[in-house]
Amino acid sequence: MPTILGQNQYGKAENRVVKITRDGDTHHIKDLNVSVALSGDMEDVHYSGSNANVLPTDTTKNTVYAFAKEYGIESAEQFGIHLARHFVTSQEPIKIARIRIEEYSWERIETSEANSKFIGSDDVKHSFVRKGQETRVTQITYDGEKWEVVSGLKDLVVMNSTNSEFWGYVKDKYTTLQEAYDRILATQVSARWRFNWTDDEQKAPNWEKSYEQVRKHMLQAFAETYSLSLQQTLYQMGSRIINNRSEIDEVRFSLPNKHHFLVDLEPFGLKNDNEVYFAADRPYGLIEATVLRDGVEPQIPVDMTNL
Ligand SMILES: O=c1[nH]c(=O)c2[nH]c(=O)[nH]c2[nH]1
Repeated sequence: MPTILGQNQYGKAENRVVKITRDGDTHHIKDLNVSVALSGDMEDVHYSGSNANVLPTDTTKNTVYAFAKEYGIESAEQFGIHLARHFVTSQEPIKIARIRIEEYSWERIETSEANSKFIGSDDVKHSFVRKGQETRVTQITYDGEKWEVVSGLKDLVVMNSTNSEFWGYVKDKYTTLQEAYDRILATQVSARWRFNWTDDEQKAPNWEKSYEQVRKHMLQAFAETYSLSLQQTLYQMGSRIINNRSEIDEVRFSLPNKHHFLVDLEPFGLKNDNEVYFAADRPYGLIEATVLRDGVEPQIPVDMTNL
């Protein structure tokens, strides 16, 4: 045969599942976008068209919805673990399951004073506004023995309006950039972090708490670093996470430098005293790097943060 089958996987992508948990009249929302990718003994379906080993993608979709009811959604990670385990342990031909989940968060709408007196609370118990900030993401991979959990976030936009400089760089005949001693530093964080947990389910991390803490350390490092480059800030953000969260061994960032250029107001006889900027959307510098616990092998793929 002149050709052979290489890496392959299949499943249902982007299953949108919303789970409402009703705690009396106080409701809780989990809003996920779940993608299932299965691989294993799938030569026959590709070579001959025999579907004998193929669990339909339609079934994988149904499983996502049924599991939302049967197990609930404690966290995106826990939900992904249930699904991955199910596919690998219930279907002999399936050797590896990879579950990717995006999570959209919702917060309660604050009620008006009059209504608050009426219902005896500051929050409407069943009304939510979608948080316009980041999207939380996770990827769970299971091969029947070991787990790999890589979680993260995307589209978290942050800005420092001072404490950022950029100077002392290489200058060749094409360099026009002026050195900056007080600039705006802004980026849209895409980050992925890998948990060192791989087997004992009793010892799995507290996924919800871990996420909140990682996010907090990352934001604090961004705010508290006096920056000489976005590269330096990135490294600080990563090492703050590794140093504070023992459950995480590796963090990878993709940070677009959202340039803010001072506008020349001289034509109008005005002085721009670091006040008026043009926020450019493209092109942007793109700063990407992995920060690792010393002695650990990197495993997060280079392009994963662009997913
Ligand atoms: O933080 C920065 N890093 C760079 O590598 C770079 N290059 C550039 O033009 N501006 C910046 N800013």
